[in-house]
Amino acid sequence: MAIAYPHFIGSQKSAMETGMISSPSSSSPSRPPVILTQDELKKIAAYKAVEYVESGMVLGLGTGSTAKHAVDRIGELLRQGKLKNIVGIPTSKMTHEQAVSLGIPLSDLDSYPILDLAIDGADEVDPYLNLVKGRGGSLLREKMVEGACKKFVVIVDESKLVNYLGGSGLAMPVEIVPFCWKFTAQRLQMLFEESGCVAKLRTYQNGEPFVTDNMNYIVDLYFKREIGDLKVASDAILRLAGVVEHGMFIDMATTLIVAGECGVIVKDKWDSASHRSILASWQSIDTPVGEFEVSPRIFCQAHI
Ligand SMILES: O=C[C@H](O)[C@H](O)[C@H](O)COP(=O)(O)O
Repeated sequence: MAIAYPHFIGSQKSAMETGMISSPSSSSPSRPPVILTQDELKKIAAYKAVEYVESGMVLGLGTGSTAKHAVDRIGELLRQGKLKNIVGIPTSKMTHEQAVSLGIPLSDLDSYPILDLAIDGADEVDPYLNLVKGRGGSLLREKMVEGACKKFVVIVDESKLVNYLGGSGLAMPVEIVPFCWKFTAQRLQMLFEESGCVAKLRTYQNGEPFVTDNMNYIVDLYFKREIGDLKVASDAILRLAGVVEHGMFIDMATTLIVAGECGVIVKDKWDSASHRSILASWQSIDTPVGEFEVSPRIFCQAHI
């Protein structure tokens, strides 16, 4: 279901306060449409997701530029007294710091092994709501926290939609132990030889290895072709000694919120009608690996 912009964010007042839409009185049919930046789209999806949050919930707090908006919004609603008794479980040190700065009460999985809801971004989303996550390096904690949630809401702008995982041509991250990382990277690459996989150690600009919150390294996998059955691929990766976790989140998301040029689309995992329409819009786009981009026009037509 597509929701047109003037109706989607918590309250119209707050949307106008953030400057993302024009006021109803100032809009007219001849007025050109508002052009939103990618960050504004992320914020829109994030605010929509926070509508699922209720007082008393234990919440998984995601990591990244999209999830950051959701955490900000939760902090704002707590400050305004519109939300109460929230407990946040952060998925990274960065989100932990952000939540502390906003006064969000925090805990961990040891104390709260079952969460009501998690909200997080993603790097890729396929038509079945399988995800690639971890381009920001937080995939392990995200997978632990989001795997313990009753409901996992994924928030993205439309640039994250792909026909199949790996389809963006960008990184599919794997967290590995630093010990003999070249050996592990080579074995990962060999696993996906048929998909034209290239495995690269993630580094900082100075060439030093990127180190995760868990003191591990990340090997990014780049595919030229589809990797086939995701569960088979997942099992094969996890069987390699040296691998800690990978960034494919298979069958974990329960709801997807996509903000695009035409509005916000909310899709539940088991909503078959919406699934068919999203699938149709995804499959109607024939673009090569690495150049995938959802056409807003096709996307909108499929959801009106
Ligand atoms: O490690 C990072 C996380 O998986 C992020 O949720 C993911 O990379 C999406 O980040 P962003 O919202 O900044 O695109």
